[in-house]
Amino acid sequence: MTIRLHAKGLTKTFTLHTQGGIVLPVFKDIDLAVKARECVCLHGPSGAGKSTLLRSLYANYKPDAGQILVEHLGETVNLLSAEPWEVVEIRRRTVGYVSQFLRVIPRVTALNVVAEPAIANGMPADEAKALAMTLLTRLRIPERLWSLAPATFSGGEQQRVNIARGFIVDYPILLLDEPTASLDAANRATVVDLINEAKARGAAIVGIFHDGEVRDFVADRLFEVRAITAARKTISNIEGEPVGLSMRSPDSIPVQ
Ligand SMILES: Nc1ncnc2c1ncn2[C@@H]1O[C@H](COP(=O)(O)OP(=O)(O)OP(=O)(O)O)[C@@H](O)[C@H]1O
Repeated sequence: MTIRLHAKGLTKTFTLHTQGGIVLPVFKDIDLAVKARECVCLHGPSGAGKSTLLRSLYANYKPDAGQILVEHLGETVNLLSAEPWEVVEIRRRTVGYVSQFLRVIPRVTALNVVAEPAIANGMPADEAKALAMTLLTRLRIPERLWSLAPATFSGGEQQRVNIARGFIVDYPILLLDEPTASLDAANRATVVDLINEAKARGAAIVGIFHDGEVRDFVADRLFEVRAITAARKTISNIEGEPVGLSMRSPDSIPVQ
């Protein structure tokens, strides 16, 4: 199966310039390959670096070393050495990211917030809006809210608008940061369906899912992100088969 996303030798350190230049190593030499139709769940204790890794995979954070190879329009591109315009293109067409919180844009209606990535990706506006309506309906956003800006929406409503926005484009690679954190059971089930539909169409997915039930429904394997002392660690995947994790040289990662 095609590898769509391959992070190689990723190392990330934060330097706290406003706090005496303290250097905070987060992860070192991470190797993670994700195939089409696969959902990998980043796993590990709070503070281990899951969000930092996910943000790095979207080029929101710049790792100190390594490569993030993505299959973009039939070519392999290293996101870390890509020009800024190329990163914008890769985000527009290839890598989608659903954060926990919606970045609210004043005066833009929920319908347009959702339709915008599809329009930017070349879909005619009418078609994009029809698809946005379908997603908003599936995610139980009442129709009376569609023409309002989401600034006043509840946390869960904002999260669902964000999910609709993240799933409106058939991105080959999807990064999901706790997409069900503020949702009720019915909407969690819808998000599980959306993730499994994305896998079925061939998406490679990396996600953080704190909800164990959601994780069991969507994740094909876990990728452990944590301070470990063994040179190489093996954990079980959801089906119970051993999965070799290739998070190498973890010795210098401090226990947090
Ligand atoms: N922008 C930042 N600047 C400095 N340090 C940061 C920054 N973001 C994260 N960190 C630090 O990096 C470490 C990893 O944080 P991260 O949010 O990635 O962990 P996490 O595994 O996602 O945790 P949680 O499960 O609690 O969300 C933490 O020690 C955190 O303090």
